[in-house]
Amino acid sequence: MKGKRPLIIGITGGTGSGKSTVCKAIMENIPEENIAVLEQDAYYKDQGHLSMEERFKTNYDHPLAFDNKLLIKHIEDLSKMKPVEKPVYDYELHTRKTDQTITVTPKDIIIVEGIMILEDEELRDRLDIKIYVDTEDDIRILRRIQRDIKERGRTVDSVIEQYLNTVKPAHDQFIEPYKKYADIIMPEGGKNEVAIDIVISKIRTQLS
Ligand SMILES: Nc1ncnc2c1ncn2[C@@H]1O[C@H](COP(=O)(O)OP(=O)(O)O)[C@@H](O)[C@H]1O
Ligand SMILES: Nc1ccn([C@@H]2O[C@H](COP(=O)(O)O)[C@@H](O)[C@H]2O)c(=O)n1
Repeated sequence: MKGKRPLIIGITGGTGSGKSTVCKAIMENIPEENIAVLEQDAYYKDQGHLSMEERFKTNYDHPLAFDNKLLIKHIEDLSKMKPVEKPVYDYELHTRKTDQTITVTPKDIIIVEGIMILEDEELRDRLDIKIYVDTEDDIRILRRIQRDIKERGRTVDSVIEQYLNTVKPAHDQFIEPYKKYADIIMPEGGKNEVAIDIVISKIRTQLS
């Protein structure tokens, strides 16, 4: 890291839109020593003090479910060249792994990736480039069903119920309307080579 302030890139979009895929595509093209990611999901509030029954009732698609204060502090610390301890989230237990963190060291490029990073003004103001991955709702729910069953210990019924009760209404209230703040709207997500190349060029300019 050359000592100047890092370039902070926000990648947002609804669940299953392809945020992580875009992130991965960028990271594959930039040397590891230059780039770090803070996933907003890692900053879901710790719920270790709640029973499993209470954790099932939490709305994970409300801005209050996130500890954005900590996320903002970590962005600021990294900008001041201080390493941070990123929490590790457990989607099956719906809480942070208390015995685990990931040390993130300051890098020239910091990606902040998550569903509600544009909704919070304080967080939004810290992002130099804002990308919204725009994918149709029906594609997103199909991807979500597959992923949540394979990777997050869910059933088809639970994913559909959660989608209708909280995920979809939250998308319409807290995610989609904030698309207007994006600098780049990226249809096709990780498969949009033109848009990804533009972002990579911008990053390379910053690195040189
Ligand atoms: N453009 C795309 N075309 C086809 N499948 C995709 C595309 N983008 C993402 N996927 C797949 O959809 C799923 C969800 O993508 P992901 O990037 O994890 O979404 P998000 O991080 O927004 O929840 C993954 O299995 C991923 O491989
Ligand atoms: N305990 C939790 C925490 C979060 N979720 C869901 O994750 C979605 C955000 O992650 P993406 O990778 O899909 O962007 C969000 O829509 C929450 O509903 C969960 O189900 N359980």
